[in-house]
Amino acid sequence: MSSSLPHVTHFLATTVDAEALSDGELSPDSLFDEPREPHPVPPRPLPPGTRTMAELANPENADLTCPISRRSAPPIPGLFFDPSLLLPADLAESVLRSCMGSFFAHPGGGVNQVMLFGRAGRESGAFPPFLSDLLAATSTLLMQHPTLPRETHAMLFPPASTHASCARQAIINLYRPGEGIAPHVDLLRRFGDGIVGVSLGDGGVPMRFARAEPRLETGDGDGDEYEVWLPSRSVLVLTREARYEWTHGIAPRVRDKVEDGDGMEKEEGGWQWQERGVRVSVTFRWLLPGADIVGGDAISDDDAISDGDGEDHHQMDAGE
Ligand SMILES: O=C(O)CCC(=O)C(=O)O
Ligand SMILES: [Fe+2]
Repeated sequence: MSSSLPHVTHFLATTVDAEALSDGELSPDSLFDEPREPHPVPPRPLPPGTRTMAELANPENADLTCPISRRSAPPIPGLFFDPSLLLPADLAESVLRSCMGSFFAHPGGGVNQVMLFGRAGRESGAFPPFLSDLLAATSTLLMQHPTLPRETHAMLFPPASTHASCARQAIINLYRPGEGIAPHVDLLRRFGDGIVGVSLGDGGVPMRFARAEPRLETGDGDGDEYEVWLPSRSVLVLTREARYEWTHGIAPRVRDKVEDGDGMEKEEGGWQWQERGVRVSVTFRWLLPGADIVGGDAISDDDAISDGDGEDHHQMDAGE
């Protein structure tokens, strides 16, 4: 099987839909009217999971609407995140270096997302050793998680003998300052329950969680959205409600407002600006049965667009 590298997936966060303006509205030669100002056209909503890029020329716009990220886990059932539980610094540093060198070595190449596939418990045959090491270290770290149930840990990291046929995907995303990913629920028909996200790189980013369908009964939107600061070396787990009923995304910004903490005196409502650095995330998720067959009828790209999955549907087989 031949391998293909993912293509460029950068999009501007705001776009003007030139096709929506008819010639008559734009042309001063129109037979019917004086020349008119073109109607303002609202930006077209981005497909879920689209990798986005801020308008770097005007970061102040993003500053005005920037929410304050919290440093603690949000109360979303099925979401497990402890910001004080961090991967060892030397391992994180070496995995980051290997990701940059193996996948993102050409700065002008435009690649910002790579996918690899392996069989549960036998990832070492398919993933490069540094990703197998990361997976093993993540499993060890999550054993110390204060609230992650034992069964959930076993579901995320089964022994080779029990889940020999399950396929695991690793998706590696590179974010330069100003880049993000549009809110999405990972593709429902392609991926199973249990998503593990590792943050690597300089600083951190805020991840925004929002109910995929806001509750009608409360109306005030309270508790429907959370902006959560993901520090480098932290690990996030999404299961059940958090995986299926909430979107996650990262706003395309060059800096973020982050709640005071991390050794600094914490005041009520206190926050600091944090400049974004280069971030690499590694997300491990289960492929549903049949979803590892590429090019058949099992999964069409239409499914991908309607469900959203945070990827651009190009893949690279790790075994080749
Ligand atoms: O970068 C991240 O942490 C999230 C990536 C993601 O949500 C995805 O690829 O589906
Ligand atoms: Fe995602």
